[in-house]
Amino acid sequence: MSLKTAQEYIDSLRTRKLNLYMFGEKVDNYVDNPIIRPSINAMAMTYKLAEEPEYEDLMTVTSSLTGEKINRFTHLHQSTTDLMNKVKMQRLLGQKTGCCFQRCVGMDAFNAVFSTTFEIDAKYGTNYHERFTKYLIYVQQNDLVVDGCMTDARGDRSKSPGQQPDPDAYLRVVERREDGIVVRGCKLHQTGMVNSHEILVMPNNSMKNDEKDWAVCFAVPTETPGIIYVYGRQSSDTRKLEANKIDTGNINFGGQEIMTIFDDVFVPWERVFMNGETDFSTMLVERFAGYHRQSYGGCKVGTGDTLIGAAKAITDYNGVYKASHVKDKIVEMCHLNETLYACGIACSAEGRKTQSGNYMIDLLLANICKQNVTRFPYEIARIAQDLAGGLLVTLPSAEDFDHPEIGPLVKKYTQAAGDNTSEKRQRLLRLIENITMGCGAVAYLTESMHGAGSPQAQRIMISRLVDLEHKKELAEKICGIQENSDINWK
Ligand SMILES: Cc1cc2nc3c(=O)[nH]c(=O)nc-3n(C[C@H](O)[C@H](O)[C@H](O)COP(=O)(O)OP(=O)(O)OC[C@H]3O[C@@H](n4cnc5c(N)ncnc54)[C@H](O)[C@@H]3O)c2cc1C
Repeated sequence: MSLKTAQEYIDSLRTRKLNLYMFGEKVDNYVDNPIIRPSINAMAMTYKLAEEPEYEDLMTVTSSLTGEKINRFTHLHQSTTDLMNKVKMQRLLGQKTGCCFQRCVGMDAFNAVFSTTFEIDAKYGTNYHERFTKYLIYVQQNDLVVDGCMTDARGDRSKSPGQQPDPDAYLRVVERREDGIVVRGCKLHQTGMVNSHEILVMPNNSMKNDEKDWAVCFAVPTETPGIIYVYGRQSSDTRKLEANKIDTGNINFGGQEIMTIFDDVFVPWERVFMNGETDFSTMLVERFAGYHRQSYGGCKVGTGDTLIGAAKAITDYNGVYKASHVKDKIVEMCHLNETLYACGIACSAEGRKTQSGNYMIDLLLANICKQNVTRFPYEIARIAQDLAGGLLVTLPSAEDFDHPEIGPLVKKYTQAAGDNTSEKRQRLLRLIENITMGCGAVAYLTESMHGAGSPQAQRIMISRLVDLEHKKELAEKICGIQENSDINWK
């Protein structure tokens, strides 16, 4: 068994029988569906780049479990260099696709589940870690995509899982059998779910002692009976159905989020990695969220690179790039984007070994990274819209550009600086539209806000992790409230 090619990955999806719905209808051949295909193309890029010698060091790595060459997306990070390479890989993929390429959640879940199961076993004498390690070897050897599945429906946010009027608001165990468990619930917003071979489910919250049924972690193939997938709509998604693809902005690539309903799904014991250990659900959630908050310092930066490039290009075609305020705005976009990257690299460089042996990012810095991600892409998008001009939202359709009678006139009046700028402007404006308010904005903006936890979730972590008493002591020593024992000279 070896690394899959991009073609082998796409072919591996064709044989899968999924209970998938979109626009109120069952979808059978989802691989060739024009709404879905761009998201499969984006995922395929994680395989394609691993085939290329130029990116071998970034995209592939030696497995710590088998010694074989594997895709980095299935890797357990073995050093701070691995953590930094993860961020660099994500930036590269954001640059190549201009959208969410969907494979990060699984990678972040592997690393969180690996270290958490080790610590559960150390406390309770369970064998979750061995089960999970076997599972991960299977994933690595078959170069699979695994959906990292955390966010529950959650009903009333002010109530914990056990207090919800509908106990299924959080996914839970409804039956424990000799051969396994049966689970029920719904995981919302699942990125790349139907492009995945497997699902790795984790609890969404801290759990109280009596909430054992909700403290569950397991893996199942996406084809497992009882799972229903409902495709999430994205803004302007039906443009993908049009013959002329220019109005999609991102011609080949896109993201995907799926409502995933577990309607009494059986999970065999060898695929169960947590079963009622409520005191470890916080650890698992925080570790997964920490890795995922690091991820955004890579993937969003890569998409940011494409948006900055589009902004630069449109100012060239509009003939305004030489204006000092235009250059300065592009510098500001770069400053914000590189700050996010710096945060992603910093939380990686400050990473530490876990008890299980894999490496964990610095949690405080990862939360700072994600907190900035909830803001800076919005500012970068605002500047891109400033520089693009009003045609961004008033441009006629691609069909009007192609029309035998009005087409030449539409082209004449959308020329800017120099000849042949009409179609270039059309394409760039559509790309900026895609990333700042169309399909791409789902990942570049709203996912930057809520993915891996809404802004307040990071602020709670920051307040927990920052040592304010230490900072107070520093100040009190400097101004003489406390004796400064550092000074031992006369
Ligand atoms: C594009 C996208 C992709 C995603 N991909 C995945 C994925 O692949 N896997 C996955 O598991 N999840 C995924 N998510 C889910 C993401 O982690 C959640 O959206 C996030 O955790 C926020 O949860 P929520 O959407 O339920 O918002 P809410 O929790 O409802 O938050 C909305 C607002 O309410 C506030 N709030 C929430 N609870 C409380 C409370 N108790 N008291 C006071 N205020 C509160 C929040 O601070 C926020 O301001 C994705 C989300 C998006 C948008």
